[in-house]
Amino acid sequence: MSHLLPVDQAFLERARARQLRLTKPPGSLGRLEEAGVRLAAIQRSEKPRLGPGAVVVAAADHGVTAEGVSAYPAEVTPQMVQNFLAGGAAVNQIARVAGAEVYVLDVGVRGPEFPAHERLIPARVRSGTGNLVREPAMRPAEALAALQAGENAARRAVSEGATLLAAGDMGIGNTTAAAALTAALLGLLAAEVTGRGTGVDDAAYARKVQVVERALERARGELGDLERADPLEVAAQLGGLEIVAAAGVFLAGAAAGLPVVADGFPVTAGALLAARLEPNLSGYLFAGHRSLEPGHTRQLEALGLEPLLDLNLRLGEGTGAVLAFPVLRAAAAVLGGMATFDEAGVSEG
Ligand SMILES: Cc1cc2ncn([C@H]3O[C@H](COP(=O)(O)O)[C@@H](O)[C@H]3O)c2cc1C
Ligand SMILES: O=C(O)c1cccnc1
Repeated sequence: MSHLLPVDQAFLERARARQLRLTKPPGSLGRLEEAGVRLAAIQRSEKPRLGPGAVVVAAADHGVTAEGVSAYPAEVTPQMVQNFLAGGAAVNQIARVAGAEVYVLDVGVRGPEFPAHERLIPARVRSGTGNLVREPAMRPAEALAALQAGENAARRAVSEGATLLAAGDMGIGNTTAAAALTAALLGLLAAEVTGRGTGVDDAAYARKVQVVERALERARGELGDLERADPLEVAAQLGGLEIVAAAGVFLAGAAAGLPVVADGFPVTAGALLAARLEPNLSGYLFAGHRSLEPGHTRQLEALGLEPLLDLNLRLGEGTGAVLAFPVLRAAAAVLGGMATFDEAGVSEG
């Protein structure tokens, strides 16, 4: 883990001053303006520019699926990995129109290894997590390895030309792990952060809340106060591998000086973990969208982020993050490319 420098405060202020001189009423471009200012601070330039993007879709399986907490069977995880590689998933189509490369990081899918593929990054730490109700999801050393797998994937995306970076997730059962980790890191109750994920019915939802409660109780037995415990140890207790890998994507992307974009509930659990490990991440991190998962709003509040989009998505894969790439490019283009009142000879109010 590298130490992350804070974004440049002086550029933040210079960019704010420039926003005020551009040919528009001050504030009239709303959150695009603040996004542009933050991009300026990240890039240390009053005229930020964004080119190609990338999303690292981290995939892994979850032992907790044995508790009946998802509306879909666990075999969907490897099937969707194949679908990502074949270009048939939602994130592939959205990434294509949003100017983003899709990398698939296998950090812990169960089953046979996937055949080699240009965009597949094979880095299995273990074959799915343990069932978090009964046992730790993984060992702390495995959590560290998952974090490093995410960091390495981000470095590859940057070396291949990414100028902004998102993380995505694929892992049946991962909204249960995300709920447990979010409740643990933020000191919230299971019922406050547990949603319906892929669309579980009332009986499965009730079971899911109980599973999260029991997992939190078990983890507390191991680590004591979960809000104060080592965040990576909390993540090892509650998982999942792809959530921890997403944290690594954010940390390495920010360390490389890129804006990094969070997606929905599982990926933003990774962002929370990353921000706990490295508080300076906050300057580099954007929220692509607001997911319908109720716990996502709690995560965004804790991170102090307003989402760029709010489209009633509840899919994951990085879809909501990648959708926000054009918005961020527009924010950069406005600040970098608009004329000032002086330059354009437009009268000020
Ligand atoms: C076909 C399909 C494609 C998906 N793409 C993302 N997810 C999303 O749903 C899963 C989490 O929900 P739960 O906790 O309820 O299992 C994750 O794999 C997540 O990425 C999908 C789910 C399905 C079924
Ligand atoms: O918020 C998300 O990204 C999400 C919601 C449901 C299932 N998977 C992901």
